[in-house]
Parts: sequence; structure tokens; C-alpha cells
Amino acid sequence: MPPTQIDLRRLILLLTLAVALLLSANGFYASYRTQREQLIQQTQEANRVYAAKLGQGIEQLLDSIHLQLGYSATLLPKWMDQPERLQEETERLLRQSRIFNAIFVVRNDGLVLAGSPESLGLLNQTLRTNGALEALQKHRFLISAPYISARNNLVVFISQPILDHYGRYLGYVGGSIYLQQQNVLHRLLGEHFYQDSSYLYVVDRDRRLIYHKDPLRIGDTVVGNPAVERVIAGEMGTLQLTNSDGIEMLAGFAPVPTAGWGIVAQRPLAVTEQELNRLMLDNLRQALPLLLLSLIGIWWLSQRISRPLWQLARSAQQWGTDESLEQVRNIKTWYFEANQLKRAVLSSLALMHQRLGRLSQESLTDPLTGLRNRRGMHQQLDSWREHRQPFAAVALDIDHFKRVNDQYGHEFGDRVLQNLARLMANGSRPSDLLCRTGGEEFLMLLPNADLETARQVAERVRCSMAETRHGECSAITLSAGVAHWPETAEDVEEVLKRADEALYQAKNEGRNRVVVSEAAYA
Ligand SMILES: Nc1nc2c(ncn2[C@@H]2O[C@H](COP(=O)(O)OP(=O)(O)OP(=O)(O)O)[C@@H](O)[C@H]2O)c(=O)[nH]1
Repeated sequence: MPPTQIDLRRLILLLTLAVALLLSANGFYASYRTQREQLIQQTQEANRVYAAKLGQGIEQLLDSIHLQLGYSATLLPKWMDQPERLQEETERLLRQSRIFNAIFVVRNDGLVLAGSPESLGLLNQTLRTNGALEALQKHRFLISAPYISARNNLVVFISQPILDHYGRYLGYVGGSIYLQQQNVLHRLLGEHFYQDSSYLYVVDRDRRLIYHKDPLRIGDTVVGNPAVERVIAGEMGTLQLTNSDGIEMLAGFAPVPTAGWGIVAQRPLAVTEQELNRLMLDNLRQALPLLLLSLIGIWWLSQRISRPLWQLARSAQQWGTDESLEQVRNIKTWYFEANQLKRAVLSSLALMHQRLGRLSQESLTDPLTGLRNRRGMHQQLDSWREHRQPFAAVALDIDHFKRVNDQYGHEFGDRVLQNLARLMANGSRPSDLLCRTGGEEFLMLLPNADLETARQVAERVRCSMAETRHGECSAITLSAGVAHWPETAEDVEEVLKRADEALYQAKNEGRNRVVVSEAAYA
């Protein structure tokens, strides 16, 4: 087998391993993709639910602020000219609500009638801040956009109008939430501590951050963030986006309709993927023994399937030999195709052997007479020489055969040759080897016959030839020379030569006679 060729067993093994690994890898990859999608969706959904829950929390907080300020606003009209009572009320509100960083009661001309903490020092001053002006204008419960307060804090101002029992506008009571200091939003939103880089932020309707884990970013306007755009449009949903640091994020968002705010909760995609990788590695570890077992099973089965084919292929190298048939017969073919192949190989082999046998027989036989030709003779002689089998050689030659041919034609001559072959067969034993070694030269090789016996056989053939009528030609005779190995010759080649010499002598002495090699008498 050339070194570049690969045998069937290895080929099938490699193919099955490759297919098994490909299928496993494909399955593994498909499961990875599905799980990744699921995990991404779950993370986004969890963030959305979380943002929605916090949104509800803020809504409830605003409701509670509304109630508290509303209650206060019903008490305040009768105290508008009692600065101490107003001051007490602002202090109560500040202490009890634990929502605001500062509380004010402001008259309808903007003058601060009371304020807590007193340390702010705004009493009897007119407030001109955005929140204050908006409250004076709108006369309703109001949550302001973030702005810089009179004391230079970034604040959100929430106010409730104070109306007397005729519905006249007297001013408002309101509270500031300092966005850049600890406030109620920090308590509400920051209590969820993430260890995996998840975080959330809150924007107002103008996209300004009113809550962020990084206090320095509070007050910044968020630009080009699709989650922010959608949440301030009042939508709730999920998104995959890139944050301001260029990190891929899985975001869920929900609005706070009362305030026009939006909450976005997000988690880095990489963290989710890490989790997935850990999960997949665990899966792989668990699946590995089964995968190995399957591979061994596939390998075993492929061996069982390929074995008969491989054996049939290997037996092809021996198809010329006698054992090949037996070898193929012994191959166990346990499935239909291999069995059919084996049967086909067996019948082809039988046919081939039959034809080879016939060919080999033909190559050793003279077609005219059916006797052994020179090659056939030598084949037998080789065997006798090897086994030191003694034998006598009788060389026969038809006398004046040229004349017979010339006179009666070549075809007639052929029939004479065939007649002689028959006479030789009649005058010999089955174990004798009868050969036609040339045109009209014949040889009888008689194993275990001595010189005298051989001479008698030659004489018998000569007589029967002389007595035979060949069509219109009455008398055709032959001459013969007899020799023996080892009696008259030292080796096998020499005995033929001695028989030829004796035959030559018979021709010289007048033909139609048998001469025994003289060496026998020496
Ligand atoms: N019909 C026929 N003739 C053959 C065949 N082979 C050889 N011959 C002829 O046999 C003849 C042999 O002639 P020679 O060798 O001269 O010998 P001969 O005529 O037999 O004379 P001697 O052997 O001296 O008695 C030739 O004419 C060959 O053509 C054959 O297969 N068929």
C-alpha cells in the first residue's frame, strides 16, 4: 500500500470522529447561541422589571409627598400671618417626611415666610429661582426640572399651592431635594448594591441625570442614548446599547409618569456573557463523559462495520493464491451489503481461479495433440529433479515426415501427428508424461521405468505406428531413442540429449527402429 493511502478502518474512524465532533460542536454552538439569546433577554427583562418596580416606588414616594404637602397646605392658610407657626410647620415637615433637604413656605409674591433648615438664611427674601417662579405661575402641585438653587445646590423643587377657603392663591409650600447630596432618591435607588457592574440612573424629561451612581454626572444631559429617548417618551422596554464609556449594555427602562422622569437599569453584556461561559463550561464538563462514551461507541460500531470491508480489501492482495478463497470464506460479514460483497468476491474468485487454471493448462499443452508442450515438460522435469525421481526418456520422430506433408498435404500431416499422440497414449501408463517438444518430435518420459521397459514401450509405439493405416498412406514409420536417468545420464538435461543421440543413431541406421543410448552398455 503506498504510504499516502489511508486504509478503510482509519478513514472511517477519522470520518466518524470528525462527524461526531462536528455534530457535538454544532450542537454545543447552537445551544450556546440559544442560551446566550435567552440570557440576554432574561437580563434585559430583569432590568426592565427592576426599573418598573423602582418607578412604582418613586410614584408612591411622589404620591406621599403630594399628600404630605397637600395636608400641610390645608393647615397653612390660617397661619400665613404667624411666622412661628409657619416655621414650626416647615420643621415638622422636614423632620417627619425625611424626603426633603429643605422646606419653604412662600407667599404669593415670592417672599419666603418660613424655611427649614433655618441655616439656609432665606427668610424674608424673595425667591427668584426657576422652581420658585414656576410654582408662583402655575398654582398647582409641581415637580420642577432640576436647577441651581439660591444656595447653589442642584435641586428638584416640589411644591403645593396654598389656597384659602375661597380658593384664593396665598402662596405655596414646597421642598427641595438636593440631587448631589444624600437624598431620598439615593435611599430608594441606591440600596440595591450590585457586585457585577450593573447600575441604574434616572433622567428628567429634559434628559438631565437626576440620579446616577457617579455623583459627578448628576445634572449632565444625556445625548444619543436610545433608552433615554424612549423612556422620556413614556415607553417601557428593553434595549442593547453602548454606554458613554463605550461598553455594551443590556438595558431595561421604565417611566415615572407623574414626574416625567425615566429610570434605566443596565448591566454590561460582558458580565452576562461571562456567566454564560461559566454555564457552558459546566455543561461541557457534564457532557464530556457522555460525549467520550458516544465517541467510543461510534468508533466501535464503525470498526465493526468497516472490518469485513477492510478484510475483503486486504484479501485482494492474495487473490492470485490458492488460499485466497479460503481466506475470503472465513471473513465474517454480519450485514447485508458486506455479505453481498463477499459473495460477489467469492464467485469472481472462483471464476478467476477456474480461468487461471485453464490458461495455465493451455500454456502447458500442445493444442494439436493435447500432449504436454516443451514448457509443460520442463515443469514436470523440474519437479522430478527436485524429488530425484528416476525416469526413462523415449525420443520419437516420424520418418520422412516432410515427404508425407509434401505428398498428402499439411492437414494430413497434422492428423498423422494426432494419430501418433494417440498411439503413444495407448502404449503408456497414465503416470507417464507424453510430450510434443517440436514439429514432429515427441518425447515419452516414464517415471520408475528402467531402460529395458522404456525400450519395450518405444518398440510398442514404433510397431503400432508402422501397422497403422493413415488414410491413403499405408506405412508411416518412426524412429526412437531411449535413455535413462540416472542409468545413462548424469543429470536431467543430459538424459534428453542422450535420447536424442540414440534417436539420431536410429535414423542413421535406417529408421523405423529403436536405439537404446549406448551409455547404458558402457
Ligand atoms: N503437418 C505438419 N507437419 C509438420 C509439423 N511440424 C513440423 N512439420 C513438418 O515435419 C517435417 C520434418 O521434416 P524433417 O525435419 O526434414 O524430417 P523428416 O522429413 O521427418 O525426415 P527424417 O526425420 O530424417 O526421417 C517438416 O516438413 C515440417 O514442415 C506440424 O505441426 N504439422
